[in-house]
Order: sequence, then C-alpha cells, then structure tokens
Amino acid sequence: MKFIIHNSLMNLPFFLQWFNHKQCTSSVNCQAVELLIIINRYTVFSSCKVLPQETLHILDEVLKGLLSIALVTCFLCTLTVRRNLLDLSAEERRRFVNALHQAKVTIHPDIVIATRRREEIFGPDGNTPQFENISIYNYFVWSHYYSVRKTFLGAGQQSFGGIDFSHEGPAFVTWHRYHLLQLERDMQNMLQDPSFGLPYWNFATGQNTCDICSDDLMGARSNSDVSLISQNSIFSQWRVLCENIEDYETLGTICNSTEGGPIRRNPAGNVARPMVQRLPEPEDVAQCLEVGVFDTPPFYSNSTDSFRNTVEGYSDPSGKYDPAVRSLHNLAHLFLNGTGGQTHLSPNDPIFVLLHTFTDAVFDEWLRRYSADISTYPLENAPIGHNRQYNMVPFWPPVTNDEMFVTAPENLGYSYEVEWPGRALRVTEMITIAIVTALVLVAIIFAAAACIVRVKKNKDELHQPLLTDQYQHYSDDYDGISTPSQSVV
Ligand SMILES: O=C(O)c1cc2cc(O)c(O)cc2[nH]1
Repeated sequence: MKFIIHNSLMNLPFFLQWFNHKQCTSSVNCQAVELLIIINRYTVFSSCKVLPQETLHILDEVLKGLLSIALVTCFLCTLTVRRNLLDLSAEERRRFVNALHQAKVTIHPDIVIATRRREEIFGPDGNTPQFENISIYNYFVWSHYYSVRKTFLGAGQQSFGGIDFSHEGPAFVTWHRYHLLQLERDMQNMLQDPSFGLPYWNFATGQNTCDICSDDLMGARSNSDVSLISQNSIFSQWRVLCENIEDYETLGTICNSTEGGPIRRNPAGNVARPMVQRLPEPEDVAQCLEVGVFDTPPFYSNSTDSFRNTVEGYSDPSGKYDPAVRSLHNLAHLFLNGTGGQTHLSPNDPIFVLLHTFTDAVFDEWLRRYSADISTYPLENAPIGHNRQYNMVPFWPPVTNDEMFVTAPENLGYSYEVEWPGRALRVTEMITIAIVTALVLVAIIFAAAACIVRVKKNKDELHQPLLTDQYQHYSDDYDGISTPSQSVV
C-alpha cells in the first residue's frame, strides 16, 4: 500500500500524462482519479502508522493538492468546444492559423516515427535504429499515411493495397475521431492551453466554392497558379510529407520526415468529374442522420443502409450504396481536388482537420440520437483493424475502436457548437400533410358554417315581437271590445 502512494507521488508526471492521454475522457475517469487519490489518502492513515501524525497531515495536504490538480484538469477538459470556423472572430481565426503553423514547425515532444519496416528497423549495420523526429502536425500526416500504406511483399513484387486501417470499414469514424483527439491534445500541450478546441468546416453548403478558402483562414487561391494557395497565406509555405509513394512501395521503405512540394488545392476544379465540382447539400447531412443502423455486412465500402458508409460517402445520402456515388466526407475530399483528395497525402492540407471535425460532429450527433447503439458495430468479420475491440493502427498508447464509440461531451471532454439542418419532407409525408390540412380546413369551414346558421337562427328569434308587446296590442284592441258582462241587447 505504501508503494502505491509512493508510486503515485513519484510518477505524478506519468500519471497526469496517462490521465491526459485519456483526455480526461469521462466524468467516470475523473471520478476514478479522485477515488484513486482518496483511497491512497486512507491507505496512508491505515498502513503507515509508524509515521508521526504531523507527517501524515502533510501527506494528506499533498494528496488534497493532487486531487485539486486532477479536478482542475477535469474541469478544464470539459471546456473544449469545437466551433464553426466561420463563427470565429478575426483574432480567433488568426490564433487558430498561427497554432496550426506552430504545430507544423514544432518537434513532437513524445513521438518519433519509424522510417523502416520491422525487418530493417535496426538499420543496415543492425545497430542504427531507423527512427526520426517529426513535427506535431507532420506526425498527424504520417499516422494517416501509415494507416493506409500498402503492405510490402518483397523486392520486385507489387505491394498489397488491400489493407486500410482507417477507411472503408466501421473504424472509419472511430479512427479519425482518435486521430483528431491526438492532434487536439498535442496542440493543447504545445499552446499550454487545455481549452484549445479544433474548429470545424461545415462542408455541407451545396456550393461550388470553398467558403473557408480565404487568406485569413485556410488560404485563398493563388493568382499565378489555380492549384496553389495564395502567397498571403502561411499555408502556401507548408511543404508536403509522404509524397514519394512509389519509392515506399518499390523499396519497402516507410515515409520519413522529409518534406517535398507545396500543398495543391483547386476546389471544384476537377473538369473530368463534374460530380465532385459541388459540395454536399445541407439536406444530405439530415438524411444521413436518419440512417439508424451503424454498419451493415460486409462492413466495407459497399455496405448499404449503413450510417458509417453513408457519412464516409460511398452511399447516397439516404444510405443506398452506389459505386458511382461520392457523397459527404468523400465528396468534400474530392472537391478539394489536390493534396486533400489523395488518401496517403490528404492531412497535409490543413482543411483535412476541419473536414474531419465536421464528419466527427455528424458521428457524435448520430451517437446522441441513437443512444450510442453499438450492437451493429461488428465484433468480427470486419476488415483488419476495424473490429470493435481491435487497436487502431498506428496509435500509441494502444486504443481500441469501442473506446471512441461514445458520445463526446459526456465521455471525451469536448462538444460541438452546431445546429443540424431539418430534413426536407418526403413526397408521402407531403401528401399526408396536405390531406390532413384539407380535412382540418373542411372541418373548420363546416364548424364555421354551423355557427353562422346557429347565430342567424338566434338572431331571428330575437327579432320576433315579444310576448308583452303582443299582450299590449291585444290589450289595446281588447279595450275597444265589449266585455261579455256588458251585454248588448
Ligand atoms: O475517392 C474517394 O472517394 C476518396 C478520396 C479520399 C481522400 C482521402 O484523404 C480520404 O480520407 C478519403 C477519400 N476518399
């Protein structure tokens, strides 16, 4: 028992790092930390009887301090709000763009990347480990590349492209969720600001222009080359990682930290593919959220009536699989028409971050509406890496898909500030509403007519001479009539 408390004190940085790794992921986790510390307090009292009372008191105070740190961390974690990029003030926009650039040029404090496969990881002499430092943002790029990279099968052989740990399967949403969480946490640490939240790009505008491609945000189009970013944007200076895909595939190497050419982006400019010249409609999001089943066999890109495949964008927005269709997330990637449209490269364009936070917001809304129903998330038979309890490649420390299948505000310490579009009415619904409205109108007209008739009838009755008047008249006449007693002879 003494070991536990000693350990928790000595390993405080590690402990907080672990705590942070879990992103203060839930109030349950926060409570667990609280409980752990409280338990330790009591173990001090119960097991360290040899210590003088004063020391126990000091230890108790130290532990109370730790508890406060943990609780403050919890409190700050819960403050992360992901907002619409277009709603940020000029100052907030500037800070966000600067933060991204800082992440692009700051060496990741904890991570190095492997640049060779396991067989060659110790280098040609067996004594030169093949790892490299990498920047925070480039690690974000590299981990996405790694998740989609082809498998080297040997010199002179075609690499195998059938494995994708992050797309075309149920893990699409969970993998990208953790990918973003990792970047957000790394940036929070870099900025020393635990409330920093990644904004989102609501790409479902139905427009054929990129509304966030301005120089105060993700960069306008260059005047000199339609597929480049304007010189007025810092992103025109960014250089792309993992470009040399042919080399990796033929030599059996892995993308390293060497940067190459500039980001290419030509929104709506794919003349050969008119379908990707326009962004998804707001209605598409509303329709996608109506698909209540998370995923369906074969848990792949040809799944039909699957929420995951619909938001990923291999189905039409109502959930019907169609090989010719690209919608929602896929359509937004292809609309960018450049670096952001190629899976091994796409995170090099920082729009990737915003496109995926929005996709994650749709996922989170789905989780909320359907009470995070995980029953159709496959335990087995999904593509490799996509089963429910499998670790997501290549994240470290290991994290499984089901750990990300939880509502974000309650479990992961962040929320989205977003309003969801209402779904347009179907023809059958419109007909039903028309019939009901017509019936109600007929009923109102009928009731009004009945009322009018009744009022008129009452009015007529009111205009009839009163009995007293009649009596008066009779009486007047009566005066002129001789009474029976006055006998007229
Ligand atoms: O062709 C597609 O549907 C497509 C392209 C593309 C690029 C990307 O980075 C993704 O993450 C997905 C994706 N889908």
